[in-house]
Order: sequence, then structure tokens, then C-alpha cells
Amino acid sequence: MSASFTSSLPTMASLKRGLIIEPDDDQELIQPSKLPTIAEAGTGRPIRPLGQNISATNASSTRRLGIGPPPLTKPRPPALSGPPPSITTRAPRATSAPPKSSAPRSISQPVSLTRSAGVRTVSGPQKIIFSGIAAHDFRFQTSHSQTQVRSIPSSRTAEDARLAAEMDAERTKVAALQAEHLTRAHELATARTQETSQRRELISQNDELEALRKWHARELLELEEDARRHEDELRDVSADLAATREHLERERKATESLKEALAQKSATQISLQSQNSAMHEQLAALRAANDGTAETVSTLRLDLEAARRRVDELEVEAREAEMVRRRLHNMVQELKGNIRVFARVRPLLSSDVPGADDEKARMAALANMAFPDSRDHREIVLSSTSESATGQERKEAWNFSFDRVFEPQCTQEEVFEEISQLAQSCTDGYNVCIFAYGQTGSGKSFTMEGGSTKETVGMISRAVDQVFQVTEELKRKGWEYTLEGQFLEIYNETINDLLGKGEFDKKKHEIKHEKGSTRVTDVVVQQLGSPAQVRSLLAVANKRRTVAATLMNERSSRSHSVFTLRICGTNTHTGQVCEGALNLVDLAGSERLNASGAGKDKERLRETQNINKSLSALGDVIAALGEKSEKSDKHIPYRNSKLTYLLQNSLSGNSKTLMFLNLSPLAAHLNESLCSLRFATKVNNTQIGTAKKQIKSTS
Ligand SMILES: Nc1ncnc2c1ncn2[C@@H]1O[C@H](COP(=O)(O)OP(=O)(O)OP(=O)(O)O)[C@@H](O)[C@H]1O
Repeated sequence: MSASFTSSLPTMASLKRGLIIEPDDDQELIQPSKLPTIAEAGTGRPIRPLGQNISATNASSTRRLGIGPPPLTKPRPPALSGPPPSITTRAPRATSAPPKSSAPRSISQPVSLTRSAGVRTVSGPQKIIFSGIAAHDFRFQTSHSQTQVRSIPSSRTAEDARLAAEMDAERTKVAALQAEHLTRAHELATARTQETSQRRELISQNDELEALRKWHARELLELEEDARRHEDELRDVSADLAATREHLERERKATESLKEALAQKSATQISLQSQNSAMHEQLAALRAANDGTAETVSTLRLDLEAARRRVDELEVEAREAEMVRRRLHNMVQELKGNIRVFARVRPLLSSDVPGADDEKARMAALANMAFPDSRDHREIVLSSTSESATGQERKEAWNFSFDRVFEPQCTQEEVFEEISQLAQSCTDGYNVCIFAYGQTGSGKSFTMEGGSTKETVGMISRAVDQVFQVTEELKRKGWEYTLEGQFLEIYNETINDLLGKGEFDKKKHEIKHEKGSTRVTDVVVQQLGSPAQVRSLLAVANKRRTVAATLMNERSSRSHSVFTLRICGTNTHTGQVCEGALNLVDLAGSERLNASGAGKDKERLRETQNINKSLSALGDVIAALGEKSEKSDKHIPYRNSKLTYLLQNSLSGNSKTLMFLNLSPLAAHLNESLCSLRFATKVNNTQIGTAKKQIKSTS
């Protein structure tokens, strides 16, 4: 662009060249003195030929226009063609020298030449040179002229007159030419002045042009810079544009999918609207029907009110009857001693039967168990059919009765309802001990610890929740409580602190009994502020429990776990102090040695022997406690096992003890179940005595 722009501009030199006029030409133009001088008519002075003047005038006018060839310095004689011009020879005047004969001479005489059309007629004296053949003609003409001389005088007058007339005409023309010349000279002067001013103007314009050129060069550079910047910007904008296009494309797709969704929604809305209108119609019909039955309803309402009142009355009567029944039951318990046994049968699990969906297989897997006491739920009857040695079918049945029997479908909530009063007793200053006894896989851990959901959570969490709730309620009566917990495990007759650090507790722990309360040395005793804290504590302990696989259960606990919640309350009004403890014990599996398959493994054998030893020690302690109520000097063998020694204060006659007997529903476990039932019956038949509150007075 710049190159073409530059090349299109004319250079200063060319501009100057185009505008400057050569001074020689001008001088020639303004030479009025060189104009032909014309003799006055009648003076007889020769007149300069006009051809030169005319040429000069024409040439000057042509040159003034800047075109045409340079002026001729000398006019050329007109070409002679055709017949020779007719020459009128005048008689020589007196003053004239006589003509010289035979030699060629130049004759000066007026010649009248008639040119072809368009050629000016020139009149005036012409010098003609004759030679050669022309001389011969001249001689002929001379003789011919001599013949005519006699007629000259007459014609001469006419000729003079004609010449005079011609001279006048020429003079007029010269005057006109001079006037024209003056006009042209004036115009020339004016043109000169204009030219000078134009030149100045031109120079200033040239300067301006130069400045403009420089400015243009600068502008050009700036423009090029701008162009580069714009190109960069254009690139950026193009990139932005591409990104925006992509974005737009995405947006378009999203819009399309939204449109599709909208269309679907619209279709759904339409169908919903039609359904809605149909339902409106139905509603109107139902309202009409409803209005019709309103009267019937009011009548029925009255009847219902009456029936409800009757139900309320009956419920009050039933509650009163239940209260009486419980009071009587408690009286029986107290009379009997302070140990209770609850039997609980777990449901059949899908893992118990290979084809769990097969109802026949399920029925075949189940042991024959019956629960005949549908009112008090106290009885459980086990029966079996076998072949006698003589091949006869032999039917056997075993009847057991406990404080409560929970059937397989009973929930954790229902079980806890029965023990809640007992759990609450520890806030009143009783030592309470609840333990779960049964073979491996019978549901002891499920009963005590339970699952993670609200429905399956076990007795420990529920009891703790209740204790916290009761202590909160008793605050209004001036009681302030501190609660602390410990969680121990007895494995192979060794105490392991489940709240301690490390994989396995290597410390040696000792059990100490002081004034009705039990302490274990070097174990973590955690202050408890909320049920949530207890739950996280249980989770920690659970991880550390020693678990080993046996044939009886995939996840078999081979140790006894004892969770102890110690409660100490002080009444700020009365100054009374009461201390109670709630022991929740998950005992190790009670199965016999050969049934567990532990006989093949030395470690398992040792575990089983220790478990059986401690469980039989527990049975012995309970039996001795029963005997002690008859013989006061009876020795109680608490020290026979770590378990009985740890639970000494919670098993003695001053405590409330509850044993859960957990039973498997499987026919394969019938014999183990019978063993457990017999052990529980022994415990149940033991009369320990009446529980005592541990209340001290600070005063
Ligand atoms: N009442 C019940 N309802 C539903 N499932 C139960 C019930 N009782 C026990 N179970 C299930 O039976 C299986 C065995 O129960 P659990 O582990 O409590 O037995 P256990 O007697 O504690 O065995 P171990 O001595 O090995 O600890 C578990 O999967 C448990 O969830």
C-alpha cells in the first residue's frame, strides 16, 4: 500500500520540470522589436515579406500554448508548381538602374501569388532568379514584354491604384496585428505575474508536500504498528471466538437436551393434567358420596367414642392387673432369691442352612422347640425323635421353666424392656450383674452388644442410655452422679484391658475388693459424660477383642468380656451417697470340647479348657451362694477363676443378677442346648437372698 502510494506521488524534480518554462522561448515571445516593420504606403520602400511575420506570429501563438516545433528563423519561399506565375514587368523608373542584360539577376518586383485554397495570398516584391532553360523563357518573355511596353502607361496607373489599395489593406492589417501584439504582450505580463505567484505558491506547496510526505511516512509506520497490533488482537479475538464457539456448541447441546427434557416434562405434565382432571372428577364423586355418608359417619363416631371409653376403662383395668402381677412376680423373685434367668432362642440364619430358601431344608435344620406358655412366656420345651436299639421310634421331651423365655422373633427392644428395671437399680445403689451364657454362635454377643442400627443395638448400649437418662431425671431431686467405665477381657485366665494401648495388654492386673466395690490395678477407667462417649469406647474395645475361628462359629469369641459401669451419686439435699455398679458380661462359648473341634489344636484346647473351667466355677459360685443362704458359713469359691473373682461383689447375695441363656435353634445343636438349659436351671433354682442397697450417709 505504501509503495503504491509513494510511487503514485510525483517527485519534486519532475514537478518542477513540468512547471518551469524555458527562458529563451519567453524572450522570443516578448520581442516586439523584431516584429516586421511595414513601409508606409506610397513611400516606395520595399516591404519585408509577410511570410516570416505570419510564421513568427503563428509560431509565437503556437509556442505560447507550449506545443509545436520551434519557430523558423527564415521563411521559405512558396513552392513553385504548375505554370509559371504571370509576371507583370513594370517599366523601370527613372531613379532605377537599368537592368543588366543576359546575366541572371534578381528582380525585385511586386509579385502577386495566388495560392491554393487555405493558403494566404501574399502580395509584394519578389526576387526571382532565372537560369538555364528559364533564361530561354525569359528571353521569350522579354520580347513579348517589349511588344506590350506601349500599353504600360495606361495600365500603370491602374496598377498603382491597385497597389495603393493593397498597401492600405496591408497597413490596416499591420495596425490590427500591432494592436493584437500589444494585447498579447499585456496578457504575457499578466501571465508572468501569475506564474511568479504560482511558483511561490508551488514552492510553499512543495514544502507542505514534503512535510506531508514525512508525516505520511510517520503515519505509515504508526499504521503498520497499529496493523501489527490489530493482527495480534485479531489472533486473540479469533482464539476467543473459537473458544466462544466451542462454548456455544456445548451450550447448544445442553439447550437441546434441556429442550428434550422439557418436551418430556411437557408430555408428562399433559398426562398428569389429564390424570388430575380425572382425579378431580373422582374427588367430586367421592365428595358427593362422602356427603351422603357424613350422617352415617357421625353416628359411627358416637359409637366409636363409646367403644374407646370402654377400651380405656379396660386398659386401666389391664394395667392395674399387670402391676399386681409384676408385684407378685417380684415378690416371688425376692422370695426365691435375687438371681434371675432369661432364656433367648435366636432365629434361624441364612448361614445356618445351605439352601436357605428351601422351606423343607429350613424345617429339617430346626430343632424341635415349643413355647407353650403364651401368657407369661416362661416355658420352653425341647423334644426329639430317635430310633431305639430295638428299632422303635423313641420320643423324648424336656421341659424347662425360667423367669422369661424369649422366642426367636423377639426384638432387642422387647428383651431390654424386661431388664430395664434391673439396669436402673444401679442408680439406686445396687450392684447389678447381667451375663450372657450359651454355646458359640447362640447369640450372646448379639444380645449384649447387638448390631449398629437403632433396632439391633444391644443391652449394653440400652442400659447405659437408660442410666444416663435416670441420672438426668434424678438431678431434680438433688442427685449428682459421676459415671466411669472400664472394659476388660479374660482370656486364658488373664485379664486384658480392652481400653489399654497396644495390640495386647502385657501388664499384670490384680483384682482388689474394698468395702463392697471391686478395683483392678493398671486398667483404664474412663470418665463418662454421654452415651455417645460410651458407644465410641465400646467400639474401641470391640476391635481389640480376641477372636479366633472355630468350627462352631466363623467369628467366635474365645474370651469373657466384662463391661463395668460404676455409678456414684450424691444427694446435695440429704447428703446421701450411693454407689452402684452395672456389670455386663459376654461369656465365652460354653460348648463341650469335642463339639468345638478344638481338640485338634493345642491353643484352642487350652482356650476351651480355660473357658470351661471358668464357666463351671461360675456355676459352683452360684450353687454355693444358694447353699450359703441355708448354711451361713458356706465357703464361696470366688477365687477358682478370674471371672468369678472379678464378679464377686456383683454375684454375692447383696446384688441383683440376671443370666441370659442364649440358645441356638438348630437341631444339630440340640445336645449343647440341653446342657445349657440344665446349667441355667441350676442357676435359676438357686436362691441367693435379698439384694441390698449400698447406701452411705455422709453425716
Ligand atoms: N436374636 C437374633 N436376631 C438375629 N440374629 C441373631 C440373633 N442372635 C444372634 N444372631 C446372629 O447369630 C450370629 C451369632 O451370634 P453371636 O455372634 O451373637 O453368637 P455368640 O454366642 O456371641 O458367639 P460367640 O461365642 O462366638 O461370640 C450372629 O451373626 C448374630 O448376628
